[in-house]
Amino acid sequence: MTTQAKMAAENVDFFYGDFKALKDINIIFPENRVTALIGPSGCGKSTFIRCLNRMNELIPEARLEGKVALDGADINDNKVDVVDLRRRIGMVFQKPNPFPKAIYENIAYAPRIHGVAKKGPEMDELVETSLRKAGLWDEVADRLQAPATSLSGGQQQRLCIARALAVQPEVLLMDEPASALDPIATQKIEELIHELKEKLTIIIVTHNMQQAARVSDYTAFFYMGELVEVDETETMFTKPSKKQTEEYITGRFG
Ligand SMILES: Nc1ncnc2c1ncn2[C@@H]1O[C@H](COP(=O)(O)OP(=O)(O)OP(=O)(O)O)[C@@H](O)[C@H]1O
Repeated sequence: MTTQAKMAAENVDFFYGDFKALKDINIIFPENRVTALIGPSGCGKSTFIRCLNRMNELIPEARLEGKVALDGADINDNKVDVVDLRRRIGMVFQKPNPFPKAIYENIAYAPRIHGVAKKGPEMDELVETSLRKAGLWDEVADRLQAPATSLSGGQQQRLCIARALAVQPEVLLMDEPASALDPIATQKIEELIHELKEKLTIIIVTHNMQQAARVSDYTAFFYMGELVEVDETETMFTKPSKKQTEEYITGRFG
């Protein structure tokens, strides 16, 4: 296993109009590792994770300064094809958002558009593999044509993960992926994160400190738009170097 930097942010500032939501963020995301982004509500976690696949550029008057790199290359460069970028950097959101279509079609749609697999047996196999990787195959194998909305919330979230995996991303961004789920469904997502990091680099926003401690190798603590501290998760939770981090993880504020 390598610990090369898969992604990095260098001197990143982010503005919503005049409001500076991120201030000089510098961080690297090692390959095949899970990095958790934690911090109190409004500190900029979601804003930051959305900078990592250019999701923020759809917001009028929003502006990024600095560099966000994937394998060393600036993702905001004019030459970068944003559709291809989002294939390489998948994203899963807080609320499961399957397409209002059949389970099979949820997985097959993007690979078809990106030309990853042809219709027929090749696509069938990709759908099955993606669902297996997301730990959902056994629960849906006999109802692939049922609407995705007929699944439970936890199943829908694993379907969204399968959908992201179907186009073979290199990085998976997860913005509070389990916050709408019950403890059992949450545990399944956490187990999945452990398995997926063998092949992927994962960056996860979570409000849940125990979850950050369980799933991540590295933890980054944000506060009021600044990255206060980033370190190995074990160090962050046992002997953080900044007082603010300690106060937050021990529940004294936030
Ligand atoms: N579209 C937007 N336009 C203007 N300001 C925004 C927008 N989105 C977020 N903000 C502001 O940017 C700051 C950071 O918000 P962000 O959603 O990134 O925080 P967060 O840490 O993810 O919070 P939470 O944990 O509550 O989701 C907040 O002050 C928020 O009000």
